[in-house]
Amino acid sequence: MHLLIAAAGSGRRMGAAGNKLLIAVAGRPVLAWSLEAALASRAIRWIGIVGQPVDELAVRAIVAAARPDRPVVWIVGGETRQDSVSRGLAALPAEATGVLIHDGARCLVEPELLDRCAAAVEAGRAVIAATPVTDTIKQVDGGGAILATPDRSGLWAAQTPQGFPVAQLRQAHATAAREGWSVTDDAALFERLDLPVGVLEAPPSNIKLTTPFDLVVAAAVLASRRGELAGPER
Ligand SMILES: Nc1ccn([C@@H]2O[C@H](COP(=O)(O)OP(=O)(O)OP(=O)(O)O)[C@@H](O)[C@H]2O)c(=O)n1
Ligand SMILES: C[C@](O)(CO)[C@H](O)COP(=O)(O)O
Repeated sequence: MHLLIAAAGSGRRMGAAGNKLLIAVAGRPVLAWSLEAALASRAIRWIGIVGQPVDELAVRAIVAAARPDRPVVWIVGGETRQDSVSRGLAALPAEATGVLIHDGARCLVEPELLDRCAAAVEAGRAVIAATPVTDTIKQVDGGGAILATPDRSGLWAAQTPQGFPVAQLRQAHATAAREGWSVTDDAALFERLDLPVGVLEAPPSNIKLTTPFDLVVAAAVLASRRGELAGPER
């Protein structure tokens, strides 16, 4: 299975001076944790990291420190996540038939989740990691007034990895570019084209590091995985 790590963002909501994936959490850059998980996945045999030119040296240093035992390729990203994925798809080797797209910002991803998504794609499916919503969700207008409370039982929060047959995802991106569609994840392109996409239940720990609070959560999760944090008191 081929994996594209989307790492070309700017981290505006993080409020950092540069790319949030280069911020250290539990002693290592966010991207290093994502790459470590990818390299621990048995199913992944080729990795493309899509980044901005300004970050190339830093990303290459992270890759070198990970001492990868399979190809890890640098790809220049675009203005939006959608553009970056599109460029990543164009850079896949000719033999790639299935691809997982993963946000570098989801650095708590577990290798088992990558393996599970890869197995689904190898079986011919398009799937995304997702987790059932646990809050009551409100639809609110521009003035802050509540319009509706959608039935929570059918709501899932989309995550990555998201996995697809390469040819179909390339076609979906080409259609999006032609039609001017703008989406925040790849599954949304399949949805617009009426192509089936399924969810694979993922642990809620698979968060996207978006705001400074998420750095605190990630540090705690990584510390707990290393046995450095006591569990909840009973
Ligand atoms: N032009 C872009 C924008 C985003 N991403 C990647 O897509 C993932 C999810 O995006 P997001 O959390 O929105 O990252 P940023 O764009 O960095 O954050 P913000 O929207 O707050 O600026 C991240 O791993 C990010 O690096 C990307 O590859 N190319
Ligand atoms: C793909 C994604 O991670 C699914 O939750 C998300 O849509 C991408 O992040 P963004 O911040 O919405 O661009």
